Parts: sequence; C-alpha cells; structure tokens
Amino acid sequence: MINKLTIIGLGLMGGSLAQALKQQQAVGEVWATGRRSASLEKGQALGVIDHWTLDLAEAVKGADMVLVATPTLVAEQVLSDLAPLLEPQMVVTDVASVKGNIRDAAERVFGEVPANIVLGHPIAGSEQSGVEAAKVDLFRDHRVILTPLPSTSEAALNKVRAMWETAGAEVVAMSVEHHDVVLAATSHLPHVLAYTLVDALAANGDAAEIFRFAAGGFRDFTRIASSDPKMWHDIALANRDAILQGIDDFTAHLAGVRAAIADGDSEAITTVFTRAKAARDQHFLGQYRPANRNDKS
Ligand SMILES: NC(=O)C1=CN([C@@H]2O[C@H](COP(=O)(O)OP(=O)(O)OC[C@H]3O[C@@H](n4cnc5c(N)ncnc54)[C@H](O)[C@@H]3O)[C@@H](O)[C@H]2O)C=CC1
Ligand SMILES: O=C(O)C(=O)Cc1ccc(O)cc1
Repeated sequence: MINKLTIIGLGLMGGSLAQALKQQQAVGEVWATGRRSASLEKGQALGVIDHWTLDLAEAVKGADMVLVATPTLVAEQVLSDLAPLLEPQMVVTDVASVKGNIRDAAERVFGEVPANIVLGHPIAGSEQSGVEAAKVDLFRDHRVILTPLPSTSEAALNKVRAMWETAGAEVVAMSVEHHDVVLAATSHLPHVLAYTLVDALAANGDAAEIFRFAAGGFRDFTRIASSDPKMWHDIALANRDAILQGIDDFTAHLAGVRAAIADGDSEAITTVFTRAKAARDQHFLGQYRPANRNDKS
C-alpha cells in the first residue's frame, strides 16, 4: 500500500499508473506537480489525481512514493531539484525511456545514487501523450524493467516492484547498460526509422498523394511517427551512442538488401525476407520463446 504517491509530470505514464493503483485501492492519495496548471487541473477533473500544486516541495512532502514521469532530459533536472527534498520514508522512481543518462545525472547530484532511488522503465505506451490519453490497463500484461544499482536498497526495490505488479505488469530487472542497448534496438531505432521514413516521403514530392494511397502496411510501420517529438528528441540524445550503433548496423544491413535488389539477386533477397519473417513469426506468434527472451512490448 502506498500512502501518498506524488507524480512529477502528469501525462500518459503517470496518469495511467495513478488510475491503475486507484482501481486496485493500492494508494491513499495521489498528488501531482508540474510546470503548468492545465494538465494538473485536467487530471484532477478526470479523477486521476486527488491534489495538485506547482510547488515541488509541497507536492513531495510526506510522500512515500515519488514518480518522475517527465520527458527524459527533464527527469535529469528533476532528480537534482528533488535532492534537498528527500525524506527517509520516500522511495523515488521514474519511467524514462533511457536509464544511463539518469543514473549518471543522479551520480553527479548525489555522488552515489541514494538507496531509495530505483530507476525503471515500463515497456508499454502509445503514440499518444497527455493525461487525457491515460488508460487504466496500460501496463496490464506488459513488462516493466527496473535497473537496480549496487547502492539500491532491497526494500525500495521491492516497493517499486510491488507497485508495478499491482498495476498488472510483469517486472524484470537488468543492468542500466543492457537496458539501453536493448531498447535502442527494439524501440529507439524503430522510432528513428519511422520518423525518418515519413519525413523523407513527405519532403520528397506530393505528400498528400503518397498518404492517400498508403496501404495498411504503411500505417502500421509509421504509427509511431505520430509520437511526441519532444519526448523522442530527449530519447535520441540521452541514448545517443547506442542509437548511433543501431543506425550504423541497420544502414549496413540495408546496403546489403539494396545491393541484392540492384543485382537482381533473388536468392539473397529471399534469404533476408524469409529469415526476417521466421524470426518475427517465432517471436510474436509464440512458436518458440528463446531461453534468454527477456523483453516484450
Ligand atoms: N509515451 C510512452 O509510450 C512512454 C513514455 N515513457 C517515458 O515516460 C516519460 C513520460 O512520458 P509520457 O507520460 O508519455 O509524456 P506526457 O507528455 O504524456 O507527460 C509528460 C508530462 O511532463 C510534464 N513536464 C514537461 N516538462 C516538465 C518539467 N520541466 N517539470 C515538470 N513537468 C514537466 C508535461 O507537461 C507532461 O504533463 C518520458 O520520459 C517517456 O520517455 C516510457 C514508456 C512509454
Ligand atoms: O507506441 C508504441 O508502440 C511504443 O513503442 C510506446 C513506447 C514508447 C516509449 C517507450 O520507452 C516504451 C514504449
């Protein structure tokens, strides 16, 4: 049971968690704070939160759980704003899509990351944002990755784990480094590709004509290009090295496919397409689960 949950940055993530915890009667009161009153007022009107204030100190006073749910680069700043406000009972966690930059920011602020700060990332969401897009079951049957550090207390880790399990998620733990490499490949690179594909097509010729004749595949492939550009700007910079590696590996692979098409090399084209179909079908159609499979979306 959480007595007072404070959400810093009330949007899709924070709002959905608040709704899930309230539905399970697993939280006493939910407070939120942020830069502007509009989303906070909306959250209160929707019944997602009980109280709000623009004053960070008032918002977190007496809280036993603080959720940092701002865009990724803002979360770095929020951790340092929180430093003088930490109380012994308080557990602080976050939902940012990249973990290394926040861990590094916390080390700069605190020296060693305090035992009661548990970094985390729900692998669930959508291209929508804002508290009005919050969904009570957003995390149900999805994974949440926690990236505990040697300094993290077992009690704080268990409290964050229990919170996400109450929201219906399956919690897995991994290192910060592994998280950032895996998510660069499975989430960050696909978003970069979707944004770039749509931008390239829209810039090149008659965009309206292209979108008018787009089939379902184009819609499926590019849905995530409707995601919040500010959020993805932050992710691109926060996980720069792993994303650059992903772009380079992908570019080399694409060059191989380009060459096969240019050469009319049926065997090479068929090999790549067949291998990709088998890999995707095996994973998503559940025909087999690799022993080390440890992420799902
Ligand atoms: N949207 C998604 O599908 C997922 C998002 N995430 C991560 O969760 C975090 C939040 O994402 P969403 O809830 O989707 O975003 P959102 O845009 O719905 O909510 C973010 C909230 O933070 C507030 N905010 C912005 N700057 C602030 C500041 N300086 N101080 C206080 N509040 C501030 C915004 O006003 C907004 O209310 C991001 O770090 C994102 O990378 C993680 C998993 C999935
Ligand atoms: O919209 C989608 O399909 C997503 O991929 C949502 C998402 C966005 C950011 C994350 O860090 C995790 C999940």
